[in-house]
Amino acid sequence: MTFSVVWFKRDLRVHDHAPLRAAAERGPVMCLYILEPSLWRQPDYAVQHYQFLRESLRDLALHLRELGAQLQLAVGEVTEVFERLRCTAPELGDVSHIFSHEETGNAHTFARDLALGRWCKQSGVVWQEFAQHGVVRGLRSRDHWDKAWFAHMSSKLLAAPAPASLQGICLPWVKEVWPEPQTLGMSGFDTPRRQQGGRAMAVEVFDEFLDKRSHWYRGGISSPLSAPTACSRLSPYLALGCLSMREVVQTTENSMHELMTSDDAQHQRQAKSLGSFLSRLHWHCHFIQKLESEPELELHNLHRGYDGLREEEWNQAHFEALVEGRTGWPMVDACVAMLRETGWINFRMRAMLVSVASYALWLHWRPVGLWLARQFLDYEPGIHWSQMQMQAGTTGINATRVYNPIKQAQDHDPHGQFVRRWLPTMRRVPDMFLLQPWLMPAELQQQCGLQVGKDIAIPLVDFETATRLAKARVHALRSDKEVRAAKAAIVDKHGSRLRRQHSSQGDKSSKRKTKSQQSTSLQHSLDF
Ligand SMILES: Cc1cc2nc3c(=O)[nH]c(=O)nc-3n(C[C@H](O)[C@H](O)[C@H](O)COP(=O)(O)OP(=O)(O)OC[C@H]3O[C@@H](n4cnc5c(N)ncnc54)[C@H](O)[C@@H]3O)c2cc1C
Repeated sequence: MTFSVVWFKRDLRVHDHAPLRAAAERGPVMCLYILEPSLWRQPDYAVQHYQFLRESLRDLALHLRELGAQLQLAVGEVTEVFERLRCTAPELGDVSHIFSHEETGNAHTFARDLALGRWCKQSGVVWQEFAQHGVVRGLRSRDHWDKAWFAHMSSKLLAAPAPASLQGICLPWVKEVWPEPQTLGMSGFDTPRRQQGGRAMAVEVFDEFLDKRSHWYRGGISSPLSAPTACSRLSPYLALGCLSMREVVQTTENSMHELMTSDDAQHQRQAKSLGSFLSRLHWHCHFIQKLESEPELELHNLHRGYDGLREEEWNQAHFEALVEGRTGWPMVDACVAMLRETGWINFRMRAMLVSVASYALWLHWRPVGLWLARQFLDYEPGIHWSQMQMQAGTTGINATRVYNPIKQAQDHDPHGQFVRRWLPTMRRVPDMFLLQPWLMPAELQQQCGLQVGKDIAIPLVDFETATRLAKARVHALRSDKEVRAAKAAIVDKHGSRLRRQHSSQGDKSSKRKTKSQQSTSLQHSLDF
């Protein structure tokens, strides 16, 4: 007898799951999750990811049970687990096939997948991988990428196997217990108010977004006050594959087209919001594709002409002030406090944090990115590292974006509700000093019962001076002849083609566009 293994990784669902369907069609199937101690020791993962994973696996196990299989947990390194499985249980039969989704993960999972590929070849096991999102493995040219994305997103969703239809197989050794994070060498605590894992939660969050919260998506996603409810909050569920990207795209399109048929202005507005949301779903894969095509970007500058820009000037005091939320800029410190408590912050505030770190504090993106990866419950290596480099100005192809935290506070938290919510000391600061509390006169400090330099940090640098200097250094490199010359190859490999296509297609061709293409082209104001 032979059997297949469905190796679950970051695709924790039974719906729209091609590997599960393919395995089920072959006969007996083992549904396996491998908890890899070496992965959990990596510096980009934290206890919150581990606990969120556990919740998501519990939910997956319930769904699999309904289908007739028990989720198997093995603790160990991937090739060792498969080798053990092959040798320990001849009575079970041979593992003939491993089915999984392709994963664009960090350097560690990339190396692990290469090792498993070698093991499969030696052992005569067929390992078949399926595309997980719109990311294309072995992409030859970016020119065809958008077309492939739209084709994947509009293809048919795969239903879950029928109830009790799976012939589930169990591991041939004693059931393993879920290790506590400390036993895997993880330190730190879980994030107290993070989102809860699992498909059931994901579906609830998505439904609520489509029904109600998406009204406020456009216009609501930039302020950290409105963003927690205006944004979809699907990111951690997409990162672990509790929902498939294709089902999110198709369900959103259906809702959007329904709303568009209405004469109600509110519905029209909501439809536009969903159009903006769809364009983010496209970015999701666009950014992950960068890491897929160039795994080194997790570790090195995308444009190697920027090597040496910040590397030798690491400032530990600046980094510690940032991590501890005492940079002195209330908007920055409040974001750090919110992240610590909830594991999430909106896009604009993430960009502001990295911009302040990279320009005003002149910190290299890699250690800052590792710290943020642990803070973000939705850590997705492809998006994360591409965004880190984009905000730090080392891609060589994006305009320099510097977010001034004082201006951000004026625009997105003019009455100080956000900073006062997350920084209790700011509640004692009068309105006129909200933006620059360190300027409070000594007498006023005394009246308010606080001390600048003790209860309220003084910024480590003058923002304007430090960023002017930083921008000048980045721009000096940017205008270097060799650096400029190397840019074309990066644009060719990683640049978005969507805007170019749309402008050259003109209106006439829009009738021939797929539903996804029409929806996504509704909003593509930021071309990355
Ligand atoms: C420095 C930095 C690091 C980031 N790291 C991550 C990360 O590790 N994981 C992650 O999912 N997002 C990351 N983002 C992108 C973005 O901030 C989050 O996707 C978003 O805040 C998640 O909340 P949401 O699901 O409610 O977003 P929504 O606005 O509701 O968007 C829906 C989905 O679209 C995708 N998306 C949204 N914005 C972007 C974007 N700018 N780029 C690519 N995809 C996007 C995400 O999958 C998101 O879940 C990062 C942004 C920056 C600036």
